[in-house]
Amino acid sequence: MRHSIATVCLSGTLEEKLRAAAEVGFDGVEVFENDLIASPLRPREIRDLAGELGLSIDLYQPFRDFEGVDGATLAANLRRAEAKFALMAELGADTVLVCSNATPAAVDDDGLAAAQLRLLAEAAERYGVRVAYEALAWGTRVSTYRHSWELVRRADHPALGLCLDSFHILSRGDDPAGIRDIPGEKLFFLQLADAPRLRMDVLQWSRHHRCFPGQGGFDLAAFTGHVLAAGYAGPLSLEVFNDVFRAADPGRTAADALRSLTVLEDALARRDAPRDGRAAAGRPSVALARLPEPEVPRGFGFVEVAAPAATAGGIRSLLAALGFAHTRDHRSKPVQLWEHGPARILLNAADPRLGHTWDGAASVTALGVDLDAPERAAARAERLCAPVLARRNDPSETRLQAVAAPDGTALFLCPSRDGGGEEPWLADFSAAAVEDVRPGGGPALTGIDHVGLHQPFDHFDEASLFYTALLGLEAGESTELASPGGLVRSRALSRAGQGPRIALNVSLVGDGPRARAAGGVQHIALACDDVVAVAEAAVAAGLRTLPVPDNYYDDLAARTDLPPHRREHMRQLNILHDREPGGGGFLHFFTPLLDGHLFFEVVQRTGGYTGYGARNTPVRMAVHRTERAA
Ligand SMILES: O=C(O)c1ccc(O)c(O)c1
Ligand SMILES: [Mg+2]
Repeated sequence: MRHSIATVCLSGTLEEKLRAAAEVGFDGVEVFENDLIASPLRPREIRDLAGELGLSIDLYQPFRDFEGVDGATLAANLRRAEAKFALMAELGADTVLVCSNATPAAVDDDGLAAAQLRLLAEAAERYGVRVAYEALAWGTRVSTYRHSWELVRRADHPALGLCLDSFHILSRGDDPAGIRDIPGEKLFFLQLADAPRLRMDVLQWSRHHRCFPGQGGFDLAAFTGHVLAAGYAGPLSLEVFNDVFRAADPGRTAADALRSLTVLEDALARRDAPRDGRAAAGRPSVALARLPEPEVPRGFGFVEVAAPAATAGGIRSLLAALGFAHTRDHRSKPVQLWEHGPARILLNAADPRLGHTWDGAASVTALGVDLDAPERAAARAERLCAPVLARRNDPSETRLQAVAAPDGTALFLCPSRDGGGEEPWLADFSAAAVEDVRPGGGPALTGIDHVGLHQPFDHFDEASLFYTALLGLEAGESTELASPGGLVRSRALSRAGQGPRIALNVSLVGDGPRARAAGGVQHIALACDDVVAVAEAAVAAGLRTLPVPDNYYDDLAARTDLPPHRREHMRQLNILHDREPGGGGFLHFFTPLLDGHLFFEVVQRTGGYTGYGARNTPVRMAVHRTERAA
């Protein structure tokens, strides 16, 4: 299908927006009137520029408050409309979006509104223009797609049809299945937007919080499926009013936007694929592009931590206390492999050849995910515009494909072990120098439970779509946590019962030092079956667990029926606790911060606990803040 984007989605001048959309491969744009009015380019010059860039102008928008008005206003509105139709001829746009009247004066008279829309369509026809009528969720009289369709049906003019906008329909909780009953030729345009599920005024929700499909809480695949089943064959067009995207780099936003449509189209192709070789009833006639199959990784093959020399020693001691052994060294890079059972950490002494960004503080710089078909994952990543990282491998080394996530973390697509052998990438590591080997051992860790990654403010939604689309994960609801330095938004990416878990965090005070203080840290959470035993052994081996205030344990006594001696033991070891209504439990402890930026956590899940101990996060943040200040 053709892919379009409204200029309102992107930051910059109209020219910058057009260039960004074309650069990533959009086919067309919706030109937002304010962008045109503020542009030094005349409509003809905009048309020529779009033409040179290979973009069609699929929609001119929005024309407001036309219908349901008194006679004098109607005359003025028709005059205004004709001026826009003439402009559209210059611009080379043949469809105008007319949104339902949102003024208090709008008259409650369907017959009148339909007759006036018919007059508008007659005028439009003389200019070769089509009118796409859109019900705004906050329209004074017309706020549902059924009502807008009723008016279009009554007006009965070939130059008048509907614009469907997923936000206006899904935000109100309307059932989109009724769209199937509208004749396809009357669906002139489709605008797609997702949004987080918020309880707030719908106009504010729409103007500030829309996001690209797959980033919010709406089922855009089901919605779009209904529209295609009705026979719509126009472009899939994004119309996303979002405070962050408006200010972010337009090239990145455009890539993020196109990725969202690629994933959506793939989802549509999959739900549409005939299971028994025969076409299903109501199948759309448009061709839908498919992506290579997604594969949920088996888990983390490794997590790589880069650390300056001053911090690397502390990380080595910490890993050793947690029972990790330094088992191997990379053959050509200053990278150590530390292992404890299936948990593997690569400790990188700041290899300057790494292709990704690194700011010099101890941090997670790469994730390795175990895949049965890494080549297919790489092909999928390429189709999703994931930036491929060039790695200067020695010819003898395993060629691992890596892509850069939006926050600069390198994501390595690692072949999993074939039939009981070891993972091929381990061949790049020699045995460690004997005198350097730490014995390891102690109570078992069972793997890497999750990785917590702090995101730059502009890239939070982009990152959640990137990781979920690439790795076949699902994004949970965003939650907000109050750290002493400001609010932190958190979103978990996982797949029930399998694969790696990633927790994305973003500071709502923006980027910079304040953000870091407000929770801009990263962490690696290690899984185990007996967190008390791990904590005891680690403390005996010299680890200092992050101290938890006594007030926390008073509260724990009040809210749980844990026996006092267990609680006291937890207090001594600084183990925290959470419980889910379904019976799942969570016990965990943290380490102090390394370099002010990175910490480790050890977690024990019981009874199918699915969370991340979020209720305890503000406590952890407060203690880290105190320690940072000390
Ligand atoms: O918020 C608005 O005014 C507005 C304008 C045009 C649209 O297509 C829309 O969905 C909303
Ligand atoms: Mg719209």
